Amino acid sequence: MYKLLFEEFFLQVPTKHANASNSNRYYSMYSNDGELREEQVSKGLSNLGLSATGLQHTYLCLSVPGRDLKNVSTLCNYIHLQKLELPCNKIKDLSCVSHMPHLIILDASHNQLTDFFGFQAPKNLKEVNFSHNQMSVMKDLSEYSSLTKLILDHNSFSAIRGLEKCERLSHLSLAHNSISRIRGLDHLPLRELRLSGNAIQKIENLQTLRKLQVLDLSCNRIQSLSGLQKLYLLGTANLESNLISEINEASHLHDLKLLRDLNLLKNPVQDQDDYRLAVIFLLQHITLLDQQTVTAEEKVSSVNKYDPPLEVIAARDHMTNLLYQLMQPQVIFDSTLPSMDTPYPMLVLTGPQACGKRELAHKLCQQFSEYFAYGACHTTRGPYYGEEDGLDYHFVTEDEFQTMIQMGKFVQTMQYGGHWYGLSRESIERVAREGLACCIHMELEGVYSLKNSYFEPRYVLLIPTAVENYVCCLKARGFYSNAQMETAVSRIDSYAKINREKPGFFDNVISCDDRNEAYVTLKQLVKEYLGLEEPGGVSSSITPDNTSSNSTGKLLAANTENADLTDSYSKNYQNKIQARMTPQRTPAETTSSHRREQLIREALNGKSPGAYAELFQRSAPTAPSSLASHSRPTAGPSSTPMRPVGLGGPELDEHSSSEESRASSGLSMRSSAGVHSAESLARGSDVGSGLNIEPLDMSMLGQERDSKGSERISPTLPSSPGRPGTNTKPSLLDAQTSSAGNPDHLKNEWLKRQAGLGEKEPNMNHVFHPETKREAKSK
Ligand SMILES: Nc1ncnc2c1ncn2[C@@H]1O[C@H](COP(=O)(O)OP(=O)(O)OP(=O)(O)O)[C@@H](O)[C@H]1O
Repeated sequence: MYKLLFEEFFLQVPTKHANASNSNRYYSMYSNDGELREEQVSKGLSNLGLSATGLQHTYLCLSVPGRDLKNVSTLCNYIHLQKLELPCNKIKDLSCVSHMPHLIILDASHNQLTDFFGFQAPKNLKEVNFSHNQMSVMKDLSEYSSLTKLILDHNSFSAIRGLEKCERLSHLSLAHNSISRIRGLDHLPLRELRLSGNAIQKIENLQTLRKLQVLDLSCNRIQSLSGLQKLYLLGTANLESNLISEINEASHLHDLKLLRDLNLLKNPVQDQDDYRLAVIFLLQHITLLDQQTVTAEEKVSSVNKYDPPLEVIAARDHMTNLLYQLMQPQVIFDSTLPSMDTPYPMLVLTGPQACGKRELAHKLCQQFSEYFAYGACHTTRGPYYGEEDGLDYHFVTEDEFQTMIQMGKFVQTMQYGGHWYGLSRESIERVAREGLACCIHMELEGVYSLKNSYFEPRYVLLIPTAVENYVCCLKARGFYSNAQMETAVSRIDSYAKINREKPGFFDNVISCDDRNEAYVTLKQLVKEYLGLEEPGGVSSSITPDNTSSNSTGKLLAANTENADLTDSYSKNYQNKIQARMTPQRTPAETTSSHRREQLIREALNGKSPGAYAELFQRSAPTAPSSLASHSRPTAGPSSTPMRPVGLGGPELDEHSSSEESRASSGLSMRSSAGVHSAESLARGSDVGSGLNIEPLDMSMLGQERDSKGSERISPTLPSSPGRPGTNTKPSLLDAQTSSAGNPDHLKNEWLKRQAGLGEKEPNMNHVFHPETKREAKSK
């Protein structure tokens, strides 16, 4: 209806450009002197039905746009007017409005008014548009308490004033004036404020505008976004064409959770590298940046770039170290290579900084020096008082550390507190060569990274449960800054969260509130690992969620019940348990498994293993170690020694298999173990050729998640004679030379040894068993 009436009105009041016949027809209504005549008014009047705020209003309206009117004093007689539209005329005096006590809406834009509200206030005046006039001074509008919308663009105002009592003003536009400071707006209920095209240098005095939703400050001289922090309802901020040069300025908007649309176009900050990703990272909730939709990909990229999840950090770290390792001529670290039956035994103490893990690691290595030795990491931080080079850490310079990275020396690295830390392969190997298990400590990122490698350590989490105690410990050390302490405290939650959300991620959790108690618990745990004590004694350790037993000892005991322990050669033990515990295989899993079996059979039959050459020479899991047991091939073929590469025969289905392997590893890389194998082959190395082909597929990953708990139940296999941590390098050779293709031989061999130790049954805890070591040494 409004539209119809409006159109009807405009038909009656032709514009300057209307055709001649129309002009002639209506010309008599307008005077040459710009005076509005009675008959014109009566023609221009209308009743407009407007739907405002859901209610039906009927305004008595007069609209006379673009008529070059100068004198509108006739309107003094129209006291009932509610809406008056006189845009695009030449009006200088609007005093007639004083006679319109019912006026609600006034549009006098594009005129020649100099006097700001030069009339007596209509009591209910709500909306006023004085844009494009010649006003320069705002005056007190106390009497206009009903005003909700005021548009004063394109005038010559240099200061905002007189609005204090406009308690209902929700829209204010003062664009393109000469305003240099934002003030006079305190506590106004503004929802929309437009101040573009002024001379504003600083965002100030806006903090009380708690209802502000739209802010336009474009085309000013603003250098900082400070001042917007508390506008919690802000949804749109236009700061185009200003002088903002720092990306960090966006952090002032960080708490504005409703901000969706930010425009920083034509600011110097746009020239900064990665400007867009950085801003998107800082303001994860925005959906429109610089008038372009923020995509989900951009959001993910920004997080991966600026605050990558631990998995991403670890994957990158692993890839880096692996890549550099691949690029270097390799040394064969034969003592720590994954053996046929068990991985090299390692114990990792993890937990937030200064939770006591280093101290406990040292203590443990001292007390159990027959079994463990401390694996010193490298670091670029300087030694604290009392620390010894080579004992606590290998202290190196930044350059040396970087060189080591590039030499492919590290299994994993991480940056913590501005320093680099790294576990070198040589550190582990040094311990392994002694026939000892390696005990190390590291932060969470290190654990993630290590899980990507072929090492399969035991992870014991030491976690502070009484934060105050922990803070006291940090303070007592006396070498941490407040920021460092805050970081350390904040990381407790990360550990706790992972323990909660990823059952089995840590093998054990021990409260470290009391160091002595923690050590007693740890000691107990280790004794159980070593088989020196009956399992079940560890009562004070916090059992990781979702494990039904309350100590690793129990877990291990549980394993032995199910194991077919006479089969010493059987690294398939885990698979068997796994098979029993896994409800049903998906078709994809079955196909994948068949394919792997087929590959192995083909290789056994003398067909060329092609791209899998290295893998066939030595086990090479390409996925996080926690997945390993799932992905081990099934019993028969996998445990049979393979023929070396290059025996001829038909090619394998490399394509499908390598695709599968890549997809499943998620890293598109081979394990470093493969490198050793290739190298050893090239040199005609006599190192054993244990089989452990472990391509994975995605379905396996899914299964891993589902059955993690059960998988962790049997993390340790009976120790093979070839396990390096028990000085078994010679045995590894035995395995290849004397017992290749003869599993029974190995089985018997192993049983003999077990019997020699006085054990009726093979001990699952054999990984750290003293007798194995002694026996191995005596060999
Ligand atoms: N290679 C590594 N990878 C990951 N984290 C590591 C590594 N080496 C050391 N860390 C960890 O880095 C953190 C800082 O080590 P640093 O030795 O400077 O701290 P600290 O105050 O002595 O802590 P703590 O007493 O827990 O060892 C520690 O939590 C430590 O365990």
